Amino acid sequence: MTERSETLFEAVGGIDALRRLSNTFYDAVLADPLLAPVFADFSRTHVEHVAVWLAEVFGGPTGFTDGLGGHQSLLRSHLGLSITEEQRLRWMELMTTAVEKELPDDELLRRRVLEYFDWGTAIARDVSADPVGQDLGDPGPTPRWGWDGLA
Ligand code: HEM
Repeated sequence: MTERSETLFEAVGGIDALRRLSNTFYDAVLADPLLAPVFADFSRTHVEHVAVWLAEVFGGPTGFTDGLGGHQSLLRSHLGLSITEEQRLRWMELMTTAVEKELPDDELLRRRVLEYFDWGTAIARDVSADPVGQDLGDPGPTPRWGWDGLA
């Protein structure tokens, strides 16, 4: 067990840090030849929605569940995208660079955050193989990620 009392949300620097992370990451995604076509319908609200999702996952405010459709809606956003493993790995590579640029120089914190992304991108890839409109059932509440991984 890790003996750190603050949440990952607090440790990364709160919503402002997550907004910076999301911004830096999507700038890189949209400039990347392998990923840009996947994000053809991208809008800037995406950057904010991802920051709000991450805040909730990392133990901060529950804005995604309260106002953006929660876990079910997050999963539904990825239906039909047919994400390949090559695309998932590039996503991870660009996110690793963004984490190194935007998050505090704290090795354990960065490792936990990247472990969440590794876990989450595998789920996104899985769901993306199902067609748009697929009934996902009840996926349960938004997952929480802490100093010991999935809570
Ligand atoms: C932990 C991993 C991931 C998280 C937390 C995440 C988060 C999100 C969120 C919150 C949305 C909804 C955005 C909105 O409401 O505007 C979304 C949509 C989307 N995601 Fe992900 N995602 C992840 C992995 C991936 C991967 C691996 C890919 C592709 C390589 C991907 C591609 C997309 C696309 C194309 C959309 C729809 C974009 C749009 O048109 O707005 N995501 N994602």
